[in-house]
Amino acid sequence: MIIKKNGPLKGNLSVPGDKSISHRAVMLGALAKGKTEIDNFLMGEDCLSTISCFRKMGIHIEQDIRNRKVIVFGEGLDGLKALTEILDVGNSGTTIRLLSGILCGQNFSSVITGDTSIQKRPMGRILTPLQQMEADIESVNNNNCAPLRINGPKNQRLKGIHYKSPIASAQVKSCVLLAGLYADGETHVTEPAVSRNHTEIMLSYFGGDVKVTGSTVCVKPRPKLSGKKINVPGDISSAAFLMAAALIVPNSEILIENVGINPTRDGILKVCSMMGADIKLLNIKKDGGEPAADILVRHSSLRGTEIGGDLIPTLIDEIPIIAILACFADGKTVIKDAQELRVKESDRIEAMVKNLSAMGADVEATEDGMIINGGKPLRGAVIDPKFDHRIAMSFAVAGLMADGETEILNPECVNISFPGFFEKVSGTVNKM
Ligand SMILES: O=C(O)C1=C[C@@H](OP(=O)(O)O)[C@@H](O)[C@H](O)C1
Ligand SMILES: C=C(OP(=O)(O)O)C(=O)O
Repeated sequence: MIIKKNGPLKGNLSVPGDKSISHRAVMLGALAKGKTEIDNFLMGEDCLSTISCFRKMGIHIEQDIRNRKVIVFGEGLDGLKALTEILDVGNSGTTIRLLSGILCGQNFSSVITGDTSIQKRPMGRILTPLQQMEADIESVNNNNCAPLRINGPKNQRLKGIHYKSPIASAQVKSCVLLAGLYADGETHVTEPAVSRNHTEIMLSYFGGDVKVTGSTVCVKPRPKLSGKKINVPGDISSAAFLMAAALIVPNSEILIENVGINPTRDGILKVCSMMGADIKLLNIKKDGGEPAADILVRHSSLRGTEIGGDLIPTLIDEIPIIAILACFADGKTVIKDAQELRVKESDRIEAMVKNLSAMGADVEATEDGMIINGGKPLRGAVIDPKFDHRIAMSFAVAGLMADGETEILNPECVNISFPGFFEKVSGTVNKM
């Protein structure tokens, strides 16, 4: 994919449904009794992997790709059918970690794995709490990575525990909470900082008993979940790329409609405001416990900032695009406490620093982040996103303001979370 200097971005647009919420709607829809109708479902490859895994466990799921609608015919907590094949999550960390929690409570055995990136990502972080719950789960190659082999619980029920997670990870938290549905008593998870809370919100909405106190979540086992209607808001993590494009390309003004602004996900809005961005939230509403708004973004002169601490989990997937913003800001931007980036679909610190350096940016990697001195003009380069959707989209945005041509290798990886990304950008750029 070749990107040329272009712009401004103009007009009203929407982005695909939230990936985290789409995954959870299928999972909880399957464990609930009755029909769950999901509107604005993200038809990205990761969420399609979740659908395919549940179909393999006998759940009937109807999909209307054109209208972004999914209907899950839930069979209740004990309604999943024994598997005859291996579960393949593709590239999706959320699918493997959350589904493993569910599988540990089933009375059948399973093997779950994914693509080469998934087989390198750390699974020890879920094996530890699940084994404390007396789940029978192991890494097949004994390397704390997928494939994972799971048998039914060693005793009839899993053991409810209080897990103090060493990392703020919604995937770890959600994995333990979902296993907790099959436990013999309450399950508590405490995290060092609050990570995205979509599982807690949706589980309550389906009829689960969930209590949140500070950074601790408690679930009661064996809830009676019933099918619901879910309207998935636009994904703020996808909107972030268009927001950034509008902020850096002169004379841009766009309105991104119906984007999720859950406070555990809105760190990108805070950072944009710290950088001096002209962004307004309009038409704020709430549906199924999840807040959403239209986001009005105008081109702005940006200044560098410092990002770390409890803010990081609220913008973890937006750090690659924040690094691009930092290149167009005056002064220094420091990103720290983001060592989690090293174990995503790619090592995102390395991928950003390597490719930004190729474009002529002043950027330096640190163990847990990066330091960027903004204001140096970027030039086009060949970008290897390492099959990582967020890296590919970040550099497509940078390419709109770089001199010469920017070539993105393996651009199809954007289909993981944002099918139609390139068409959306070129449609918005050409609405001048
Ligand atoms: O729970 C989720 O839906 C997600 C949690 C985050 O991962 P971690 O839990 O590993 O931080 C995030 O990076 C991922 O894109 C989606
Ligand atoms: C890290 C991501 O997803 P996952 O962990 O589900 O693969 C992401 O979408 O940026």
